[in-house]
Amino acid sequence: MRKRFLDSGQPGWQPLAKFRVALRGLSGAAVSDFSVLYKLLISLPIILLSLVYHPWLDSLLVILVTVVMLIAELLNTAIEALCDLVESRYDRQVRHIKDVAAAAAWIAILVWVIVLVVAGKNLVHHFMAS
Ligand SMILES: Nc1ncnc2c1ncn2[C@@H]1O[C@H](COP(=O)(O)OP(=O)(O)OP(=O)(O)O)[C@@H](O)[C@H]1O
Repeated sequence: MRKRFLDSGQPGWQPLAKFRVALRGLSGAAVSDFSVLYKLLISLPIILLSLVYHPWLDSLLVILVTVVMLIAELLNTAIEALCDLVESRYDRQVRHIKDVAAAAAWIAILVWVIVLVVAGKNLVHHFMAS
């Protein structure tokens, strides 16, 4: 989209182009960053089983924490890459920036783990009872 004040970008609204860019970012991060891929692979079966066997609100919670974890991981990866691009040598400020981004990602991961463990436990109870 054209940025009027910066006098840059392309004119017009191109939602398809935006979607392609986002998909490229997502697939790039998922393929190159194994820590993102394996978390998605763990989430997927639990989301599907929750949708079938749990009330929809419980399933929605599992989806929500997975999405929050994914967003935090992607932003952390982007910030790390930007830092490395600007300064590849040791730098105290880069260290602080990366640590803050990593902390945000770890908070999201911690909540994701807690919710997935509870959802997984509920599924095991459900199958044992039936
Ligand atoms: N250029 C740098 N200057 C100072 N400290 C750095 C620098 N690069 C990395 N660090 C320190 O190392 C930590 C890990 O950074 P790194 O970029 O290696 O992330 P990573 O281990 O690849 O993380 P992830 O597994 O999330 O991708 C940072 O949180 C920071 O404390």
